[in-house]
Amino acid sequence: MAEASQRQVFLASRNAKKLAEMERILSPLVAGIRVLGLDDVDTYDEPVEDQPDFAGNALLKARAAVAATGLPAVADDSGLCVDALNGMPGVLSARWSGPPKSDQRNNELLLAQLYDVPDERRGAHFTCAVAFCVPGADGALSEHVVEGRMDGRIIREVRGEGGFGYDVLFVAEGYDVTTAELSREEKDAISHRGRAMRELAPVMARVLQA
Ligand SMILES: O=P(O)(O)OP(=O)(O)OP(=O)(O)OC[C@H]1O[C@@H](n2cnc3c(O)ncnc32)[C@H](O)[C@@H]1O
Ligand SMILES: [Mg+2]
Repeated sequence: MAEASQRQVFLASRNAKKLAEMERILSPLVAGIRVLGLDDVDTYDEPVEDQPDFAGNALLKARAAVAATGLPAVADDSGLCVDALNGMPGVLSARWSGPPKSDQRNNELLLAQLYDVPDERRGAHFTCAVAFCVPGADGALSEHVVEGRMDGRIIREVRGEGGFGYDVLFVAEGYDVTTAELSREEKDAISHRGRAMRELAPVMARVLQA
C-alpha cells in the first residue's frame, strides 16, 4: 500500500486537452503511476504565470501544486515561438489575444499578424518545459525540469480537428499536414510535450521508487 501511494502524481494543468496529452504520454511510461487531476484535490488558486521563460513558469506551477496538495506534482508550461514575431507569443501563448483564453481568437490574431509574411519566413517552433516537484520528509522539494521542442511553420488557414491551441496552424518539419490533422500517437511521437515527457519518465520512475 505504501508503495502504491508513493506513486500518486498530481498533474497540475487547467487545460483539459493538454492534461489529456500529459496523461496519455506519461502513464504507460511510469510503471504503477496513479495520475490525479484537479478533480481529485481541493480547489486552489492558479498561480500567476509571470516568469520570462517556460522552465520558470513550469516550476512555479509545480511548486504551487505541491504546496496545495502535498503530492508529487508535474506541471507543463509550453507555447509557440514564431520566428517572424521574434519568438512571440512564447510564454504568452495561452492568452495572446487577451483574456479570457480562446484558442480561436489566438489563431485569428496569429494569422493576422503573419498576413504579409512570405512562406519562407513562416518558421516557428513549440517548446514545452515540464517540472516535476516532489516534497521530501524534511520539507525540502526535489525539483526536476526537462524541455522538448518541435520545429515547423505556420500555414495560412486553419486545418484539422485534433490537438488544441495553435495545432490547426502548425505544420511540423517533414510533414504536410497540421499537428491537428495527425493522430494522437503521431503527434505525441514528435511533439515538444512527447519529447519532454519521455525524458522525464525515467526520472519520475526513479524518484517515486526511492
Ligand atoms: O497553464 P495550464 O493550466 O497548464 O494550461 P494553459 O493552457 O494555460 O497552458 P500554458 O500556460 O502552458 O500555455 C500553453 C499555450 O500554448 C499553446 N500550446 C502549448 N502546447 C501546444 C500544443 O501541443 N499544440 C498547440 N498549442 C499549444 C496553447 O495556446 C496553450 O494554451
Ligand atoms: Mg497557463
